[in-house]
This record gives sequence, C-alpha cells and structure tokens, in this order.
Amino acid sequence: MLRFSTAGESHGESLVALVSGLPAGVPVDQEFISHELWRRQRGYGRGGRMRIERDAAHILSGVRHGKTIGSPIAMTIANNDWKNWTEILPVEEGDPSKHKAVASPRPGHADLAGALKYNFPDARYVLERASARESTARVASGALAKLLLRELGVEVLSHVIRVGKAELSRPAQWEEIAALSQKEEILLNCVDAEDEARMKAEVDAVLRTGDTVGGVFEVVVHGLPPGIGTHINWDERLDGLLAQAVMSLQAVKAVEIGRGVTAAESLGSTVHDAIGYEGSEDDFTKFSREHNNAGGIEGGISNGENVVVRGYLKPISTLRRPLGSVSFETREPVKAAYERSDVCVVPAAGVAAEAMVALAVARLVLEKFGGDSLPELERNYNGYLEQIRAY
Ligand SMILES: Cc1cc2nc3c(=O)[nH]c(=O)nc-3n(C[C@H](O)[C@H](O)[C@H](O)COP(=O)(O)O)c2cc1C
Ligand SMILES: C=C(O[C@@H]1CC(C(=O)O)=C[C@@H](OP(=O)(O)O)[C@H]1O)C(=O)O
Repeated sequence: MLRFSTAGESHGESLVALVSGLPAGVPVDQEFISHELWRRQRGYGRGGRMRIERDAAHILSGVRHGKTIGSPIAMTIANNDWKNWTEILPVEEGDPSKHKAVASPRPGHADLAGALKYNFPDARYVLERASARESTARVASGALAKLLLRELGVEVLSHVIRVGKAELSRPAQWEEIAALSQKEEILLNCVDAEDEARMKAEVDAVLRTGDTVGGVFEVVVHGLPPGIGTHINWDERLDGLLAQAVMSLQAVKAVEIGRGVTAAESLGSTVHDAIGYEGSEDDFTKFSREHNNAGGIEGGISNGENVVVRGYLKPISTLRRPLGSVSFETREPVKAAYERSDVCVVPAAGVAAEAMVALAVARLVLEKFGGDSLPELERNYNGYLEQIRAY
C-alpha cells in the first residue's frame, strides 16, 4: 500500500517525508521535485518567510542510480529559518528565558484549541506543527506519486479559480492549466490574464488594510482511465479519498468534486453528463460525455473524464490588524498575536493539493494494478487498458 507521513516543525531544523509502497524502477527526477517545491513557494500575497526559504528535497533512502528500489523513501527539506530559532526552540532543555511565547491565540488558527489540548501555557508549540510549512513535505511526497503516475500517462495540476471576490470568468482548458505549470513566475496561477489582474487587486486591497483573503483552487487529473476507486466499500471510493486528502490541508474548509455545489440547486436533466459513443482512438473507450459536471467520478469510480476537485480556502487567520483575543497569561482582553504572515495562499495551496490528489490516486492505482516493479505495474495497467478498449 502506498503510504506517506511527515514530521517536522515550522521553525525546526527540517521537514521530513517518508513514502513507502512505491514499486522499484520508477525514475526519480530530482529537478522535477525541486520545481514542485518551487511552485509551492510562489504566488502573490506570500509573506516574508518565503524570501528566507529555498526548498529542496534531500533524499536519504529508497533511491539508487536515479530510480526507486522499492524500499521506503525518506526525504528532508531544510528550514533556512531554523538558524534564527535554535535558541528559541532548542531540542535540549535550553534557556527558558529565550522562549518566545505566542501570548494570545489567533482566532482561526490552531492556537487555542491546541494549547488547551496539549496543556501548553502558550501557543508556540501548537503553531509550530499546525503551520502549513508541513505542506512542503507533502509536496515532496506528492512529487514521487506524480513521477509514478507520469509513467502511466496520468498528470495532476491545479489552477486558481477564485481569490476573495474575484472569480475566473470562463472554464479552463487542460492545455491552459498545463501551460501555467511551465511558467517561470507564478502570480495567482490563473489561466486568464484579466481575471488574474482582478485577483491581484483583491490581494492588494488586503495588503493595504491589514486583512487577508481566501479563495478556491481547482485540481485536475488528466489521463486517468475509467475504473480507479470503487463503489463497493465506503473507504475505497475515489471521491471520498480525494475529499479527505484535500480537506486535510491547512485552511481548506470545503471540497467539491466536479460541479458538486451548484448541482445541489440544479435539475438532474441539466447536471448529469449524457453518454454518447463518439470517443476517438486516443480515448480510453468510445464512450463519450456531453460535459463533465461529475468531475470524472461516478459511484466513487473514475469514469475516464478529467477528475476535477476544488478546494475552498478560508482567509488566512493571522491578521496584521488582529482580531480580539485573550492573553494566555492574564486572561485580559488583548489583540491576537501577529509576527508576520501570508495574506493569500491560494496558488500554493493548489500545488499542495495536487500532491495530495496525486498520492490518493497513485494509492488506488497501485491497489488495482499491483506490481513490485514498474514493468510489472505497466504490464498489468496496459492489459487493463486493452480490456476496456475491447469492451
Ligand atoms: C500554503 C499555506 C500557507 C499558509 N500560511 C499561513 C500564514 O502565513 N499565516 C496563517 O495564519 N495561516 C497560514 N496558513 C493557514 C494555517 O496553516 C491554518 O489556517 C491553520 O493551520 C489552522 O488550520 P485550519 O485552517 O485548517 O483550521 C497557510 C496555509 C497554507 C495552505
Ligand atoms: C513557512 C511556510 O508557510 C508558513 C505557514 C504559516 C502557517 O501558520 O500556516 C505561517 C507562516 O510562517 P512564518 O510565521 O514562519 O512566516 C508561513 O510562512 C511555507 O509555506 O513554507
């Protein structure tokens, strides 16, 4: 089974990722992993921390001569900022007077709930792990899943469809989303320049007022054949696994598959994707669809169309003009803590969500087709593609 876990704190020495269950023989393109990490660091509205970090994955195990060898892959991603925190957050006992308390919990962050739960006098240790710095390790892990999927012709990318009140005004084509991932700079990762300018204006407005914005990203899986996931068991459904994978990201508060949200207020005759038999030779089967409101999943199973998953982000909770809070020490009303912060992270969250989606899809692909080596997996995969083509 493909599994991954992460360790590490935001201002600790490094993030750690551990990925197991990948077959042997998958080419590991380190430049690709670095590019994915770079993409997660970009986007208009990020704070001062991103000027300090230059994320790169250091592979410790599981890869030899540029290919996976079937054993668990351990990676570290260093925190450049650690050097500024070694006295504040030492692993040894250290000097308690150097402790930098997060003295008043930020509404919307994990501070208060975490401090109560773990019995900490302030929120420092809570934010250290709650921080989305952890998503770096997810992106490095997801890059490995993407490299596996790439061997099977499956790609996972994202783009931004809303920042605050500014929304993408038209549907995006796969080719446009793919072109975004090749750009040398990322503004708001939107496929339409005019819409992107309106999104930028939303960020500029909150930069001026000391506020923050949220938004919506869309992850698209391209080239996934029908039959991944199953209706048979609740915990093996593709839609359920994707929802959990994306919802688990920091600040994501809703997940939508296809046109799930507007479908709830629409008639069945306008929502469901009428079936034809006009597919081309390049398609998995000759079955075709009028549109893809289902987001490529029916009954928890991929149906051969692009899989489309949207993540809805709440606005960032650390405000330069903070909301009311209470001092941990005195219990008196004070403003919530502020050190520095991102004000908009929709493009970065989209990249992190790509990683989570790639890991979930790769897990189900490996469960269906098995194989301890890439050639064995490819044999099983291609045999299945032949089967559905001949159906
Ligand atoms: C890429 C990314 C960067 C983030 N940066 C910040 C930040 O600078 N400041 C902040 O308060 N929250 C930031 N967040 C959101 C918090 O991590 C998140 O709100 C917090 O951990 C509480 O979890 P929850 O929002 O899922 O309930 C970021 C989220 C993502 C995905
Ligand atoms: C470090 C990252 O994001 C961080 C996520 C984050 C949070 O509260 O989630 C708070 C900020 O950390 P800091 O207080 O050190 O500036 C962000 O910079 C990153 O994305 O790599």
